[in-house]
Amino acid sequence: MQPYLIAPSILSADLARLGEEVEKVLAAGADVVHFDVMDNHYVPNLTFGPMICSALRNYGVQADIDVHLMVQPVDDLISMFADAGASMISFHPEASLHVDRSVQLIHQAGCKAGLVLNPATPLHYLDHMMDKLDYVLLMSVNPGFGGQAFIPSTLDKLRLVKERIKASGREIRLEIDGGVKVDNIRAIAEAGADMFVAGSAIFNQPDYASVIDAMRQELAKANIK
Ligand SMILES: O=C(CO)[C@@H](O)[C@H](O)COP(=O)(O)O
Repeated sequence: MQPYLIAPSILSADLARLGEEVEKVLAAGADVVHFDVMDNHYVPNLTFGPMICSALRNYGVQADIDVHLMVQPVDDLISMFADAGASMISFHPEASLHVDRSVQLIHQAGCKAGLVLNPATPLHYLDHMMDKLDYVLLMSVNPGFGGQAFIPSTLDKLRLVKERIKASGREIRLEIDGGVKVDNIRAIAEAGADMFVAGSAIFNQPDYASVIDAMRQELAKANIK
């Protein structure tokens, strides 16, 4: 498993030039494309559907596309995003009536499956699921918008989830999303995260490569136990 993955959130990209933006951020050293799906129901905002995902594939994007479903209900969109080229699909367990079934649907569609926990969502949603998940995504802001500040208590939550991952004996990625910047990414990695979603920190700067390089330099200094 590659030690650290950087996943720019296209929510903060120039959406009038989405294909070029994704191409540019991948050329700048990003590993994965983070694709935020908002339905104006589960979260108070509205973003991209499967057609945009397949448009990126048709444009030539070959990197993994990490689809974060902020939607309710969940299941109908799983096969649509898998068909559109998603590589990873995550959802919020409290938004699904049958969490295990939703995870099964993601796997049957050939994608990696993740559960997403909001800042106040308890960890018990991971009970009985650690043997099935490919990743856990912790939100370090309340979902719905880019550009919010990292909620510091997420660091403790990361440590607790990392313990659960170690106890599972499986390779499960621990992804973090919200307010990730050059100046906090090292502490976030030291708390246990190994996949970092960053929207405004990357797309609000003119030189994406210099931000991603600076993040990697910080990650190289992380003291991991
Ligand atoms: O899912 C979300 C917000 O709901 C995130 O992916 C944001 O897009 C991250 O943006 P920044 O906090 O990095 O600007």
